[in-house]
Amino acid sequence: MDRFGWVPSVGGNISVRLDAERIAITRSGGRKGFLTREGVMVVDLHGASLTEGGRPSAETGLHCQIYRAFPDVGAVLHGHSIAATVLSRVVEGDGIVLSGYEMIKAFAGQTTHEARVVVPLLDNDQDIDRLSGIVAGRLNGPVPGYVLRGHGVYAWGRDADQALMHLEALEFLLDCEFQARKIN
Ligand SMILES: CSCCC(=O)C(=O)COP(=O)(O)O
Ligand SMILES: [Zn+2]
Repeated sequence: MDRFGWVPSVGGNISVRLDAERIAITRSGGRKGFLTREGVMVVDLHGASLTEGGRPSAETGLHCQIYRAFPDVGAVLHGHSIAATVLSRVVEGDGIVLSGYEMIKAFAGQTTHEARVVVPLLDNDQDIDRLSGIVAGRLNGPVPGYVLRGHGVYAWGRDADQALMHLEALEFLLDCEFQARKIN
């Protein structure tokens, strides 16, 4: 994620499921491109810390919500790419429509570039409990991720490899839309 420029400064957060009740998640405020073991702590599926000292990601609630909603999800990634940040501020409404891109097939169930998939787009909110309540109603689509307006992308998968593969596909598609709008 750092190599692609998706976790600038202290932006972004990363988690993996350890077992049915615990996740490992990055601490709040760390530079995720320079992550060490000390930069990670353990919380339960409701975000309560199981590690002494320090504070888990300020967005832990959004990670926990995805793990609670999808028992087969093993990793959640969140980044702050320029494409997602800028595009989400110019797209109106509650979704970013993607169609005609071969890369759509990176998402399970998509067999043709002619498909029309909508990436959920939600207004950013500093109240993570309130935001996760709103996100909850938008998790049933074909895209394993969503975009927070002016903020960044969340993506997930059965393990860290698949979550990164999904994030790469999503970021690629958002960047295509971003570049296309620049040309237009
Ligand atoms: C300048 S980044 C602001 C917070 C944020 O959006 C983020 O992704 C990082 O927050 P964390 O608490 O996980 O470090
Ligand atoms: Zn963020």
